[in-house]
Amino acid sequence: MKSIRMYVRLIRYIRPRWRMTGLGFLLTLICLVLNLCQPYLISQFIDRVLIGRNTELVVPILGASIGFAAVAAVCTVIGFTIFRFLEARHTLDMRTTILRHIRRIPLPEIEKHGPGKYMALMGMDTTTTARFINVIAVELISLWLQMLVALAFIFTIDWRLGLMAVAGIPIVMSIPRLYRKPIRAAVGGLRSHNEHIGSYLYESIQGSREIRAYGLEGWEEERNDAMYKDLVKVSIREGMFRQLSGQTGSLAVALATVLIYGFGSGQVMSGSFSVGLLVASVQYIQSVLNPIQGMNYLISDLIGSEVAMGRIESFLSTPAEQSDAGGSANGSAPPASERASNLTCRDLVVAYEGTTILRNVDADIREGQMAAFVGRSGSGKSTFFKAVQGFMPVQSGMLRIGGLPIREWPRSALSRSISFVSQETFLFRGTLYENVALGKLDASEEEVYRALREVGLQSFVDALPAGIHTQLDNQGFRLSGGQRQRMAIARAIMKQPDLLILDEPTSSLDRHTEQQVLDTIHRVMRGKTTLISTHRMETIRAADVIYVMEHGGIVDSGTHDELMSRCGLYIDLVKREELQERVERTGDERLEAM
Ligand SMILES: Nc1ncnc2c1ncn2[C@@H]1O[C@H](COP(=O)(O)OP(=O)(O)OP(=O)(O)O)[C@@H](O)[C@H]1O
Repeated sequence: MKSIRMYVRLIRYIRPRWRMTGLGFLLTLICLVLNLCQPYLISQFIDRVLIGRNTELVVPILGASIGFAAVAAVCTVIGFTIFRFLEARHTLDMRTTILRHIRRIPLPEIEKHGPGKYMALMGMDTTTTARFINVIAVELISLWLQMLVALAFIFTIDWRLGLMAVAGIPIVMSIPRLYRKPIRAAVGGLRSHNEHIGSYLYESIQGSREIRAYGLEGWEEERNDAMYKDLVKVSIREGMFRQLSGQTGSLAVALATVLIYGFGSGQVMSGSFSVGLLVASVQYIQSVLNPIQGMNYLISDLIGSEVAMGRIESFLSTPAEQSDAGGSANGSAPPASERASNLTCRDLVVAYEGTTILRNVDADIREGQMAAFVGRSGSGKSTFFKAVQGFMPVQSGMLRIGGLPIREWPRSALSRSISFVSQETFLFRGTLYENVALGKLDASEEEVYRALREVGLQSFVDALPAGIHTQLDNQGFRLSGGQRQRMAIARAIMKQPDLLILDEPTSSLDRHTEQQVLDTIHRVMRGKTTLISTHRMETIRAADVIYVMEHGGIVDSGTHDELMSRCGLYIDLVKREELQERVERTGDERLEAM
């Protein structure tokens, strides 16, 4: 039942191009009928030309045979091209559907699984499913059609032969059932292995620096070997059962052929059957049983497709994130008066999969304020920012942005109003210009250049031969950490957001550049709201309000002076940061003196 539903769901990919699919099938059918006319023409050639000595029939029969073969060949080429095109389109359509869903499910869900699962879904699972629709299913349908048309031919020759063919069908058809279970287990195993291997390979490449720096090449190879050892086992099992299923079917067809020859020879000797009809009958019987036998070989592909379709369906049924799942979500804009420029939390609790991460958070951040969030590592600062962006589900309490509860903000409106710079900068393949313009897709070169100037990247960009049109390879690996962070800040300010969230945005910058960047942020965000998590005391001191976090909650809030007069945890943090800054400064001074 479940797998029937899965097949029915495929219709949504076929429907938009059903005419083309129909044409493909029509051509397949024409080709099939023409090919099945060939044994009949051969039987006529044997009986009427070779035995009956009707030489005037040589040209018409052989001409028809060649003509049918030529038309069938043209139909095959056109049909094949159509199904190839559809296969590519369906793969793309499925990838788009999956990508859209990836953008709707909770962010922690993606972070939990890592890239392997999504690479397997977007890669192998979509290509397998598209191949199923346009190759395997087409093949299965044409095998069935071939079988039915061949049966019709046999019955017109001799009804007893027809009955013999019909009797053979269930025997050959029952063979795949013998192997279905082990093949399904092996195919499922292959898929999950490939998913794990995808994740490991991704890690191996991403972690290249760590692997070399720690001399982990041996460990990496052992890990690799262990992974492939299991893969080899399931791969052998899958191949073995696929062959067993196919070969058992071949044996059954060979047996049926022998029986037909036995029966047919008797008929020929008794004079009720011609030699030509016997030859044609054997070919037609094979045309009935071979397709079923072909299905036995396809069983593994069929099960593989079911596994891939099942994985896609199960992923597409993952619930969407909160802000997209309810309320006025799904693209409609909040009232025009609502801007993401102030923020209120009352008793906010954020939990994910049973773990409470933020507890009873109270905060009031007004328009134009710069609010700093400080606290030890793991105190919940990043999670709070994620909750404000709608990436963490609110379990209880209240989180309002611009007067609207977060869940009533459509994702698109939140994305438009909030800019974000994280500790790890993500740059995309493309030029410097394209990466910064992601903050404002219709930005002019001048606007991008201005943003880069504001974050202090002007001289760097000017020194590049292609300037802002310099291509960034693999996440801009040639840029320093500081340059990457400044790119991210330039991208964030391009958007001119109502709310700017900066999670350790200047951790890779030296003191001078940091000051320059923070001045830019202050200037650009004047009158707008900024949330920042940073260790730099100068920025913290300058904040309008400081929230001190510990164990996922806010223990105190106020200005620097207020907190210095009453909050032990804040005093501790300040002492530590000042000591750290003094050490850095002394180091700098020593370096300068050298
Ligand atoms: N999806 C999640 N599921 C379960 N626990 C989580 C999840 N995300 C974060 N945590 C936990 O919540 C706590 C707060 O993490 P968070 O990243 O918000 O801290 P932080 O204050 O930003 O730390 P840092 O300054 O080191 O970046 C940590 O203990 C972390 O392990």
